[in-house]
Amino acid sequence: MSKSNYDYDVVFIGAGHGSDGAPLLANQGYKVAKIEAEAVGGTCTNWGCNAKLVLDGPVQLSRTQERMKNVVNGDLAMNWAANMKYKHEVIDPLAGGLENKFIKAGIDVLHGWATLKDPHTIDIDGTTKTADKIVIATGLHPNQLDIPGTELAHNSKDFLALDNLPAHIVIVGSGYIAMEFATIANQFGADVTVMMHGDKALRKFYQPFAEAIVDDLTKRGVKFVRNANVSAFKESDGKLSVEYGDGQSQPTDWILDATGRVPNVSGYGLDELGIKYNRHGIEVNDHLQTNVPNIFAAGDITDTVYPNLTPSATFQSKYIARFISGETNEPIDHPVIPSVTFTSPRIAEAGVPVAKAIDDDRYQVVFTDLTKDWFRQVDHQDLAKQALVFNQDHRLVGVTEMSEQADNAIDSLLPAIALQMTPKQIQSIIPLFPSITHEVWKKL
Ligand SMILES: Cc1cc2nc3c(=O)[nH]c(=O)nc-3n(C[C@H](O)[C@H](O)[C@H](O)COP(=O)(O)OP(=O)(O)OC[C@H]3O[C@@H](n4cnc5c(N)ncnc54)[C@H](O)[C@@H]3O)c2cc1C
Ligand SMILES: NC(=O)c1ccc[n+]([C@@H]2O[C@H](COP(=O)([O-])OP(=O)(O)OC[C@H]3O[C@@H](n4cnc5c(N)ncnc54)[C@H](O)[C@@H]3O)[C@@H](O)[C@H]2O)c1
Repeated sequence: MSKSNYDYDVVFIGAGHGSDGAPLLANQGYKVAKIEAEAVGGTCTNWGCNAKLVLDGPVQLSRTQERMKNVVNGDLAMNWAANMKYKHEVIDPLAGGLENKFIKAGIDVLHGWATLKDPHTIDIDGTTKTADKIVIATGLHPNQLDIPGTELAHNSKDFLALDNLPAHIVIVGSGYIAMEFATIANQFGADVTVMMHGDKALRKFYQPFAEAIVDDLTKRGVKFVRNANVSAFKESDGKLSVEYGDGQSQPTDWILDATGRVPNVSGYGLDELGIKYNRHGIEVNDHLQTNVPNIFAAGDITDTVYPNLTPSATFQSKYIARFISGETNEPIDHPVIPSVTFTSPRIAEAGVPVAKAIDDDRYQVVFTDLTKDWFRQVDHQDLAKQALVFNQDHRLVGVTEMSEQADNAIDSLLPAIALQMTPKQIQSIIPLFPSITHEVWKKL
């Protein structure tokens, strides 16, 4: 039963996390569909977060063994092909599993390329469906450098499907994907060269921590070329090379272009309908409506202050569902959204960044060398630092951590930051002992 005179009350274009609001609407009796051109679950599920973490698992194990090398003896043999096979076993069924879950929840999953025909009509590979409201959740695609030979380079999706690991890999870029994949490829035995655009890696994170990761990877044999000025990719006699700098050339077996991701704004009717977008994505108001009011946008495709991460996409999509159902009329909130780079050690942060707080009288930044903490010494961590950012009432407003448990440490501190807990409230939290939560909360 529909609540409107259209085929659907709400249609989501794209079935990634930007469509996570669909079940909320279906539960309330709205007739809902998701349209997906590739795999249900989108980037994160199929060729992003989840797939990457399966490749990271053995990296964590071998790094732990390396740190305990005098205690746990023997060499660990890393088997890329076996791990990739396992990745397929774990990740490939997810899309079908999600689709079944959505169908059980009463959501129609329509496969094909969606094209907007008018504000209420969508073509799906020749079939027409109408909808009262439409949510565009079409995400991003990998940037391809505009240089000669660009077609010789691969993207993150290709890396996450490599049956065999090439002996030498050049990675262009030094952001999230470059640093995570350099860590994985290096630990599995590839010779890796990272071509940096400028002189900063992981520029969104506190630089002394990011530099410590660069130093550590350098000691492990990764070559970093700063200000590389990559000018061309070449193939000659079946051999690849990357041209860079002042006429230098780096021979290689495989090239990863990790120079960012760009919004999917072409080929589905945005221009024809006059929906406004820019190079960062679709423009939305604080109800996530586009300039065509019954058409919303959620997730990576939006031009907002939210980081292009899975939790942002889910949060935005659920907000749209609540706005459409009338549960809220308020503008979308801006909660604390944490982020982490899955290097080893990881760097994670939430709230006010250290670089912003450090020269600002309104904040106090407390640095700790975590390698002195007995709890971190349990697994022999020798690269672990933390920066807590407090406001003038001594409430925690931000944290950045570099350690093997940084992701869990930051997650555990989120309530203190998000709820602006007072010192008294913090004292009323009793974490179990010993635990990462106990270790990080005792410093507040
Ligand atoms: C390698 C990699 C690792 C990542 N790791 C993390 C991580 O560890 N943590 C994290 O929080 N984030 C991570 N991200 C980011 C995360 O994947 C995205 O933020 C998230 O997927 C955004 O969800 P979305 O629904 O907006 O877009 P997507 O997940 O990209 O979904 C968009 C969907 O729309 C479909 N589509 C596009 N156009 C059409 C059309 N016209 N018709 C029908 N379907 C269409 C696409 O096929 C796609 O499935 C990673 C990204 C990458 C690339
Ligand atoms: N752990 C995570 O949460 C995670 C992991 C992977 C990806 N992601 C998401 O995916 C997005 C894309 O990842 P990414 O690593 O491709 O992007 P990024 O923005 O993190 O890094 C892009 C890199 O490319 C470089 N670059 C930009 N233009 C260039 C040029 N013309 N020549 C050479 N280098 C250039 C930049 O200096 C930067 O180092 C991220 O922004 C993030 O939203 C998140």
